[in-house]
Amino acid sequence: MARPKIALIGAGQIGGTLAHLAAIKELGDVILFDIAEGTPQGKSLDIAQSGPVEGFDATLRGANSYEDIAGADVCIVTAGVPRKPGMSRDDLLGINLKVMKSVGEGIKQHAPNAFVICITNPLDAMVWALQQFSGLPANKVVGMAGVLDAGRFRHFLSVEFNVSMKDVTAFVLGGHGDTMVPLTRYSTVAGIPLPDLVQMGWTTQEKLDAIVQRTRDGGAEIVGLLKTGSAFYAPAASAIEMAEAYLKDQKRLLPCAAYVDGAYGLKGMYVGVPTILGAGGVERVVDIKLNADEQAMLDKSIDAVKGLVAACKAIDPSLA
Ligand SMILES: NC(=O)C1=CN([C@@H]2O[C@H](COP(=O)(O)OP(=O)(O)OC[C@H]3O[C@@H](n4cnc5c(N)ncnc54)[C@H](O)[C@@H]3O)[C@@H](O)[C@H]2O)C=CC1
Ligand SMILES: O=C([O-])CC(=O)C(=O)O
Repeated sequence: MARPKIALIGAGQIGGTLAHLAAIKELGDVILFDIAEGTPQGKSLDIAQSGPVEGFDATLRGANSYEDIAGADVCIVTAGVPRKPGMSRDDLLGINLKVMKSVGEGIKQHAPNAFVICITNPLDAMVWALQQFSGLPANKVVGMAGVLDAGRFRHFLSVEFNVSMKDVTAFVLGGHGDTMVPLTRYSTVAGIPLPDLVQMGWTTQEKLDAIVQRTRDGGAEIVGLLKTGSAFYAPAASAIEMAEAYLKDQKRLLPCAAYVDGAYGLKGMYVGVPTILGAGGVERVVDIKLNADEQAMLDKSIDAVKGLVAACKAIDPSLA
């Protein structure tokens, strides 16, 4: 059987890291696409030349034409611009919306059967726009954010508790912005919920609150340190986990920006929720029970996403 074809739209910091990870994990053959001439070709060649050393079987090719993504099984979209220190993700909306239009049209024409993972910010509005512009079924278009945000939460918790990251589970719901909702009640060390760990005296509520806030600020912390761009290793690893769940029909339960129609009382919008990812794309949105405080935080986050979607519609009336 032919290897899956993985099209990476955007060959910048995340795109290059995605190509490297996809090859090392032998998820399929990689097409690295960008409007910048030479960048996707150069990165593909460089990674391909690591193949004999790493011992992976995958071809990598750079492209500047959408024709080269034809028939892709998976498209991961990072095309656009990242923020700089002092900016919010939302400041990228106008410029990246135009990029989503051209990317959506390219996917619609050349890879209409692909599973599409959007990474470009502001994430929840961009994945919504990408689904609209591409016209692909909503269960085949998802946004990556929750896996990354939960990964950050898990990392900070494993350091605080001095336990293996493998034993820390976490859920982060809502939009990928300042209003995201790290759910402490549904986050655990080997099944022990965080509030119980506070009661057991393993940490304090103050320390836990600080970790929750650091998770919310996780992207900005890295932007502040790098100064010239944003995080790319963990975002790429997170999207690869989602792509692998689809390609291998793993039925993973992962937080993703998915199209929600019914669950959480929502009527057709993209926002971060727990999902089952398998060969059918988003096979299920998991509607977990929230208490009043959690629901209030999620409602605030949903309102923020709705505001961004309204801003997209105001800029591009074809979306209204
Ligand atoms: N969802 C998430 O959790 C995260 C999202 N991001 C977002 O991902 C995006 C990409 O980040 P990086 O890879 O670090 O940026 P980057 O600037 O390194 O790469 C972006 C690439 O997109 C290309 N590009 C621009 N317009 C294009 C178009 N119309 N068609 C095709 N390619 C185009 C550029 O030439 C560049 O190579 C940013 O918007 C960033 O904010 C970053 C980290 C996490
Ligand atoms: O913070 C940013 O601009 C990039 C991003 O979304 C993240 O790292 O979470």
